[in-house]
Amino acid sequence: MLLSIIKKNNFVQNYLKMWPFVKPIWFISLLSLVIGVPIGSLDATIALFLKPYTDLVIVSNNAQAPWYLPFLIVGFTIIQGVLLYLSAFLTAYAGGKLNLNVKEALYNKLLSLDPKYYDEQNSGRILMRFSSDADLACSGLLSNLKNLVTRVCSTLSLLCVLIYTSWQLSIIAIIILAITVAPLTTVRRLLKKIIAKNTDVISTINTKYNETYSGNRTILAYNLQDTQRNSFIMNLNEIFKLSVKMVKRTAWISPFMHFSVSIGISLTIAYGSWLIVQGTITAGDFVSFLAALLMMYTPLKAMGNTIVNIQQGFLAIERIYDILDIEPDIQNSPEALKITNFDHAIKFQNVNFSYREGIPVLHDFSLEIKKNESIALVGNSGGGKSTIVSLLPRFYDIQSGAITIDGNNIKNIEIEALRSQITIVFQDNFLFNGTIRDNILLGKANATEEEIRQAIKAAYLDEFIAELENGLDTPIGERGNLLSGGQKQRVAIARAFLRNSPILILDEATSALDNKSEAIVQKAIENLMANKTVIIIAHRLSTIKNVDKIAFIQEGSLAEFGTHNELMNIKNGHYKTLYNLQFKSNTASAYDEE
Ligand SMILES: Nc1ncnc2c1ncn2[C@@H]1O[C@H](COP(=O)(O)OP(=O)(O)OP(=O)(O)O)[C@@H](O)[C@H]1O
Repeated sequence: MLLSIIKKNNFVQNYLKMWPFVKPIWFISLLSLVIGVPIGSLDATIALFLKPYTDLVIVSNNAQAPWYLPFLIVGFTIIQGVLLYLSAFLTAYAGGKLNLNVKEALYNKLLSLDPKYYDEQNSGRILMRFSSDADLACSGLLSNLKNLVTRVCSTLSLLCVLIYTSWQLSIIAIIILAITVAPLTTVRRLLKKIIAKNTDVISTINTKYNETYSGNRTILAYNLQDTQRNSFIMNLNEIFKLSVKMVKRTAWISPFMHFSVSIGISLTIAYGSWLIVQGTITAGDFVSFLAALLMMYTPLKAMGNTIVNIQQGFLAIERIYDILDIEPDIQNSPEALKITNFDHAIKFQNVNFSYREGIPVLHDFSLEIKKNESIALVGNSGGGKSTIVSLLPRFYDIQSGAITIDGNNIKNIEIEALRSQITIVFQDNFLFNGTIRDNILLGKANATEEEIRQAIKAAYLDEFIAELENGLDTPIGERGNLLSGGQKQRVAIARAFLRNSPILILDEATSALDNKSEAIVQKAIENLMANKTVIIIAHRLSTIKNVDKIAFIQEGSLAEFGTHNELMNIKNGHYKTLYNLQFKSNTASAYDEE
């Protein structure tokens, strides 16, 4: 029965799932919670001491007996203070460690997810779910749980004082207590939807910040400030409305509790006075009872907020587990091969692929690329060229057919080994914040100075670097913002040189450059292509004049395949048409110049 409740309850399930993270620090976490017991319980001592004090001093006029009481109260308060300090330290330590462990697991997950996941997400959502949720779920949750333990213990110990001093009055207090805390059980339901919506809007706002940073030039160039501002204000208003809604739904809890406690106090005073007159309880009992009841109000009232915060923490855990439970589609097969070289050929055999169900991108696509051959993929925009090259390193898995390297299906090759055989140079290569050296070394972390020198020379970067005051150690800014397009491209080419893998993919590597930059990057690329098996995607046919063969891709299929001359001999062929279109105005074509 209990097991089935646990199994059905997401909240319990998710909390149990946190165990692997809590395990290494379970003792400190437990201590940080347990310490709340004496802190809360010590509240009762003050109320308890009021009984002898009232009965002996105020009622019986006996000044001698309870002289020690003020000292005890101060003594207990000091103990409570020390415990509070310890508790704050332990909670921060355990919460911090927990946070660290969860963030590490989340980041590992982020690194392991397929491009498909990134296709469907936005940066704000990732920032929010991978960072803020971990804070909420770890440090926030632990300190709120500790507060809850303290407050529950304080309430329970004061309840003991109530029962000890007068069981008759306690019945009223317990009934009022039950009514007071009842609404707290609905908080989770009241908040869940609002918090989920709030998380979405905050993610959108984070994305907007990110876009304003990355897209600032486009915003300036297109005078998009008003558009951006308006949609940002719309998101802010949405957040405002949600926070008002959240307050509307939960803010009544506190005054309700206040009201029910005040009814309790009124009833206690009325009934207590009658009990004193009857001689059932002493004046000391009554004062002690009333003090305990009043003291109970503070932790009870605060418990409302604590429970709201704990629910937010638990909801954050649920969201974290939504992510941790994602299994990447692309994984190593159990007996994956660790290939270390590439010797014969890459084959695409009757490949069918679609990003989304029902929208095919490649149909029955077949192509063979022999070792040290260079092949250009050309064709109309949207035909599937970039898709073809992204299938080779298994960024996506195909639905049917096979892609093989030296006869081994890439699905049976260890992903890391497969990818280490391939280097990709994109149109817009991502450079990381750091120096030129940092970025080049990503190709081979342990490269020698001589290897770096050769790579920058082959990438035609040597002259540029020689002019820089800090040479290779010059910072290039986030995404390489401090470099020109051509320089960025050459840093990426130097990085590819160091990687030195046998298969090279060039995905429109020069198409974003002007003619002058293109010429030098083209020379660097020609150096990079030497002794490699190369697949080039090119829009401008002038950049593929040295390739061995050309594959014309038309709507996801291989329409034509052969050398330049073979394709030019196909009457009304796709390639010939494209070629004539591009070189129509040129008296001498790129090929004719040879
Ligand atoms: N990540 C993706 N998710 C969904 N659809 C995609 C994705 N990437 C590309 N597509 C779609 O797949 C089709 C082929 O795109 P692909 O980028 O491979 O073509 P391409 O020939 O390289 O085009 P271009 O020459 O313009 O770069 C297009 O219809 C495109 O919209």
